[in-house]
Formats: sequence, structure tokens, C-alpha cells
Amino acid sequence: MVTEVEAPVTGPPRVGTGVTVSAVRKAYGDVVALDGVDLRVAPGEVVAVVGPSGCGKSTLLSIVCGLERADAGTVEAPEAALMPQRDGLLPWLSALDNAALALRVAGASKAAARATAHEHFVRFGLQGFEKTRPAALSGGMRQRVAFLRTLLAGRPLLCLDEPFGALDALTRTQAQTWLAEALTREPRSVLLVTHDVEEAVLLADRIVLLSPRPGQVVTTLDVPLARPRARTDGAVVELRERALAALGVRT
Ligand SMILES: Nc1ncnc2c1ncn2[C@@H]1O[C@H](COP(=O)(O)OP(=O)(O)OP(=O)(O)O)[C@@H](O)[C@H]1O
Repeated sequence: MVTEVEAPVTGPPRVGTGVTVSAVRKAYGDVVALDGVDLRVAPGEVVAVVGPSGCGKSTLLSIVCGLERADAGTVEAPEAALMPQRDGLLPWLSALDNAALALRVAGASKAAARATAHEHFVRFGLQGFEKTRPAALSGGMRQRVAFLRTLLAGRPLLCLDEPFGALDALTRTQAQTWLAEALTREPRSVLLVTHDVEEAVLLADRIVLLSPRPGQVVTTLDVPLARPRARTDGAVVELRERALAALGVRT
């Protein structure tokens, strides 16, 4: 009998040292995107950043990932893998080669990178689609390929920018469930940007609410609930209402 062992995606370090953002400010000319933002992601914690469109959420992720520099303030963060707002899959590569991309960039041979990525295809619900190009995949499958590629980068911190923003409501719900399960299996420190308060309550350990631009932290909510969480659960509904009220949204 063959016993299948659930292999982790990559070796240690898995959750790293966490993230500390202190008094970060960033302006583009006259447009102040972020002003005095403080934020902490403890090792292994999922922190959601929620706020209205244009309040600087993507800018914050770019700074934490080291793609942009803050004008003021400090950021301490381990090496991060960014899953951008659009899935960023390369249209001319197969699903397998897209998933294996970070490994290739890190210097693995094509065969080794494909073999490692392929080990995870069943678990990610992608088996049978190895050779399929992104255009022929469903939206949910594209997100899973993009997420697998992000995980395989082997970084202790994942920065996810609206990972499900482009999906329809049903696919989005499935993807949220799937992400919650994936993070339970493969714990990482996660900074999740979303404008969907419910998504934040379903996935995060803590929610940081930002004001309209310039983005400033309005309040932080703890989500002390076991996963998986149901959107109809009373505690989930209550936290969602509290977050919306803090953002000034009437329900
Ligand atoms: N490279 C840039 N050059 C000039 N302005 C920028 C640049 N990047 C962002 N901005 C501006 O900074 C502000 C914050 O943008 P950012 O994309 O971080 O917001 P966001 O909260 O992620 O928005 P959304 O929810 O709509 O994605 C916006 O006014 C945006 O136009």
C-alpha cells in the first residue's frame, strides 16, 4: 500500500519573523496615499487590510514587499511573495509552467521546477490542466495557479492584493474557503488586501481598517474565531457589522 504524505510546499522558514510597519507615509506628487500607518503581522498571522478604493492599500503592499520605498517611517518584513491584483499569469505558458515560474526564477531546472509544482496540482484542484494555457482556465483555476506560484516562491510572508476581486460571487466564495484551508495546511504570515469586509472576517486573524485617502488606520479588529468560518455565523455577522460601522458604512 502506498501512503501519501502531505508534503509542505517548501521547507522552513515557513512563517518568518512577521512584519512591523511604523509611521509609514507615501505621497505621489500632491497625492498623499498613506499617512502615518502602523501595522503588525505576527509570525503565522493573517492580517487583512480593508479600506475604500484609492486609500493606499496596494501602495502599502508594494512598500512591505520592497517594490516601493516609503517617504517616511520604517518597515521591517521578511522576504515576501506578492500575488498581484490581476493574476499576472503569462499567457504563453501552461498552467504548470506558470505555477513553476518562481522556482525557475530561483534557478531550478525546468524539469525540477515542473516536478515540484506538479506535486501540488491535485491538492490545488488543477490535475488534468497541467498543459492548459491561462486563457482556457476558469477564473477560479487561474487564481489557484497564481496562488500556487506565490506559495512556491517559498517566502515566509505572502502579500495578497485583492486575490479574488475579479471572481464572480459563487467562485469567490469557493476560493475563500479554499484559501482558508490552504493556509491551515501551509501556515504563512499573510497580509491580505481586500475591499470586502466579509472576506476579511472569514479569512483574517486581525483586520486593519483604513480611512479614505490619505490612508490612516481607523481601528483594528481581532477575529478570535476558529476556521473554517461560516458567513451566517452570528459572530461573523457581528464582526462584519462592527467593521462596516467603523468604516462609516450604514447597513
Ligand atoms: N505609481 C503611482 N503614481 C501616481 N499615483 C499613484 C501611484 N500608485 C498609486 N497612486 C495613487 O495613490 C492612491 C492610492 O492608490 P492605491 O492603488 O494604493 O489604492 P488602493 O486602496 O489599493 O485602491 P483600490 O482599492 O482601488 O485598488 C491613489 O490615489 C492612486 O491614484
